[in-house]
Amino acid sequence: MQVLVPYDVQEPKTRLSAVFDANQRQAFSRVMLDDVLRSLHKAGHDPIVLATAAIDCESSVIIDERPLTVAVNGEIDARDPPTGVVMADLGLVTAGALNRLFETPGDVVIAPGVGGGTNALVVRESAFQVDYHGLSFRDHCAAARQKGYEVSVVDSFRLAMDVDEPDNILEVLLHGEGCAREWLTNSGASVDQTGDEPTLSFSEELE
Ligand SMILES: Nc1nc2c(ncn2[C@@H]2O[C@H](COP(=O)(O)OP(=O)(O)OP(=O)(O)O)[C@@H](O)[C@H]2O)c(=O)[nH]1
Ligand SMILES: C[C@H](OP(=O)(O)O)C(=O)O
Repeated sequence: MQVLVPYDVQEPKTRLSAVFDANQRQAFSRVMLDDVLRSLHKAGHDPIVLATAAIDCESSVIIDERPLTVAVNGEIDARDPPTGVVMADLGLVTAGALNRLFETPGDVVIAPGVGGGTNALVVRESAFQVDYHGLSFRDHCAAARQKGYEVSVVDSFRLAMDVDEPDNILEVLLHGEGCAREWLTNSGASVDQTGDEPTLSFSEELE
């Protein structure tokens, strides 16, 4: 299956501005992309990065400066189904979780994200169009059903966690298995266990 990985090169992860500066957000975003690509390779796929600008990468890269939804729909239209779309910010992703997604039957298979987004998709009917942002999970289910397509939802903790907000970083520190976790640790992030609940903490010397 051809799998696309959308990737914003220039100004990624703006919702992490409270904890990381622009250079750190670019670096963190890149290390998460590399984790996703590594997991896709391990799952037996040869992904294409759908990037907003050129990047140095061992995987194939298509550059499309258009907004996310337009760029992804352009690629779904341009190729024979099935097409997979896996976001680059899945900090807990594993090959096993991706295999479960790809092996799930259905015209449109969706792995929802916490907060209501769509973290990964398999489109087996090329007339299906994505519409990202907002509550895209609900929107994608409704749009697919309206066309009479069979929708499958993949219930996966590892695919549901996209790293958008600082709180999500805690989950990568707790459960991550890739280089993103190591990058966070090297950047001074850690789990503070002194209170009733674990919280995210940053060591100032390392920042
Ligand atoms: N090709 C492409 N990918 C995008 C674009 N915007 C976001 N992405 C990617 O789509 C996925 C989901 O992105 P979001 O979480 O919505 O946005 P983000 O830029 O990562 O983070 P925020 O700035 O905090 O919204 C990530 O893999 C992004 O790298 C875009 O305009 N074009
Ligand atoms: C792209 C968008 O991502 P989020 O804003 O939920 O991270 C979505 O999944 O619709």
